[in-house]
Amino acid sequence: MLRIENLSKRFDRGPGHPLFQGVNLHLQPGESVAVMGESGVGKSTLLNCIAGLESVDGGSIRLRGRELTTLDEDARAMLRRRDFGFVFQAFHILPHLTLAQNVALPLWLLDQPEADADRRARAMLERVGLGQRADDWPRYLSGGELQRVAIARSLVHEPALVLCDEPTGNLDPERAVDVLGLLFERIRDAGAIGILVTHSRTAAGHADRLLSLTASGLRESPAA
Ligand SMILES: Nc1ncnc2c1ncn2[C@@H]1O[C@H](COP(=O)(O)OP(=O)(O)OP(=O)(O)O)[C@@H](O)[C@H]1O
Repeated sequence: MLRIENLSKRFDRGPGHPLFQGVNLHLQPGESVAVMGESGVGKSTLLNCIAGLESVDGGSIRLRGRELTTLDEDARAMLRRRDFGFVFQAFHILPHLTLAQNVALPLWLLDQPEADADRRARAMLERVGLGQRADDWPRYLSGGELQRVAIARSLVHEPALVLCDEPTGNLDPERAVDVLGLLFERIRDAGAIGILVTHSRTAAGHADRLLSLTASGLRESPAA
């Protein structure tokens, strides 16, 4: 369970008023939301606050009952490795590692035994339809395939929360639909919580709920 209560964020420069305040969000395992909103309203900043990459100025973020806003830097880094998965617009697949090695990366960082990490990475690649390509190099893959590898990598360590920032921004519309369908299906299967930031109503339509971020909080939006 993720509970965000009355979250606020301000940057030191500028007019001094908060970028956003009064942000509340309650999500259960297996549930996903899309967050839309005007450019510059703070959608990526909100994801960064949840990930502990930005400090917050008020409010609370609790994951499985644990308060995240007061953790020190080491604890936040550990939490990101163990409990978070990330999918970004740029796929961030490492070119000098095979697909299986790319997907195994989060498990290596958690000191999982190599054989176990390899087995789980291959099983995850199977689940995104790339099981036959596990030993290929990324340079032979299309954009849509690379993002499927990134999805496998975001879920391989069974995170509680998957944060996705414009994950299909680099894909053509047809591939985007396939990739989003797969992303949300895998998030639901894994019982993870998914938060998607996007400008695309089509992308947002794949999530269970659609929210709009404003300076005074998150509002429910009608479905796409
Ligand atoms: N580290 C920072 N220091 C100061 N200002 C920042 C910092 N990071 C972001 N901002 C500002 O905060 C505002 C919100 O940025 P953010 O990227 O979160 O918006 P967004 O809603 O994701 O925008 P977009 O939809 O265009 O990607 C912007 O005006 C941005 O310039």
